[in-house]
Amino acid sequence: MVKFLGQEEAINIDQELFNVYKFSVDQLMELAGLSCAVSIAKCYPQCKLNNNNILVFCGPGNNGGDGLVCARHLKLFGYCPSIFYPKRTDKPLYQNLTTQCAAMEIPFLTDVPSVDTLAADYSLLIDALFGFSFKPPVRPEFVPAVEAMQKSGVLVCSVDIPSGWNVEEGEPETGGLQPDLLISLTAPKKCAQNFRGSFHYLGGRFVPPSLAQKYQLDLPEYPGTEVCVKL
Ligand SMILES: NC(=O)C1=CN([C@@H]2O[C@H](COP(=O)(O)OP(=O)(O)OC[C@H]3O[C@@H](n4cnc5c(N)ncnc54)[C@H](O)[C@@H]3O)[C@@H](O)[C@H]2O)[C@@H](O)CC1
Ligand SMILES: [K+]
Repeated sequence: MVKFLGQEEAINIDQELFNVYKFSVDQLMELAGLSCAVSIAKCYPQCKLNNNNILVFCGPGNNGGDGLVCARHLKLFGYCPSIFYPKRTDKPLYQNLTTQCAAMEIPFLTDVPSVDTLAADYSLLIDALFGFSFKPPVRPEFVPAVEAMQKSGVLVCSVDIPSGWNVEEGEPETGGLQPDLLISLTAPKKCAQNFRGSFHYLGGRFVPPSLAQKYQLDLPEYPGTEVCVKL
């Protein structure tokens, strides 16, 4: 049985990957974002969607960075992603990811579309707003984005954590996002035990065995050369 991580443990593993194993954020983000795009393509092949349009909601931290990488790979896979990225981080990594997406002719939206527009124009919404560093409640500036995803009725795919959920306890008492697909990265977080959607995937196939052993992650075996595995 795979281990479900608490918030502090997830942060410690993250820090150890960077500080002890000397990975760069770019490296892990590329693999994380790729595993998200592959999981999405496995769950929602283009032939099964009404249209190819996907809106990727990107937050200010690394979860948002995963979203930018994911959008780029979705485009390469033949989908038509657009990106809503309201609070941009002024660091070269994020600037580069943004430039790459723009150069791939992925549109950046300046406003959250209305619930009706989302429902009419998009087949999937990718929730890359907040990951394991999120502290509830959602700050007011992001409430419209979370509510739009929630109220549109469009299928939502959450990257690592359903945004707005407490990393350990799960959805807020007042109700939260109910993604259809959850892609846990590195290892699932405790809140994933409350996930009730259709598909739960694990991605981020970059954990060195010695680190997995130290934290007793009990990760499932990834089949062959796959970058993600269904839980
Ligand atoms: N080692 C790992 O496990 C890896 C993690 N990655 C990703 O990195 C994520 C963690 O990234 P970060 O630590 O940068 O943090 P997050 O992306 O989880 O969120 C931090 C950002 O959200 C903001 N925020 C926090 N609480 C908020 C609230 N209540 N309302 C509005 N904004 C809020 C913070 O100000 C900060 O800008 C993971 O969930 C995963 O998606 C991957 O990129 C690569 C590898
Ligand atoms: K998320």
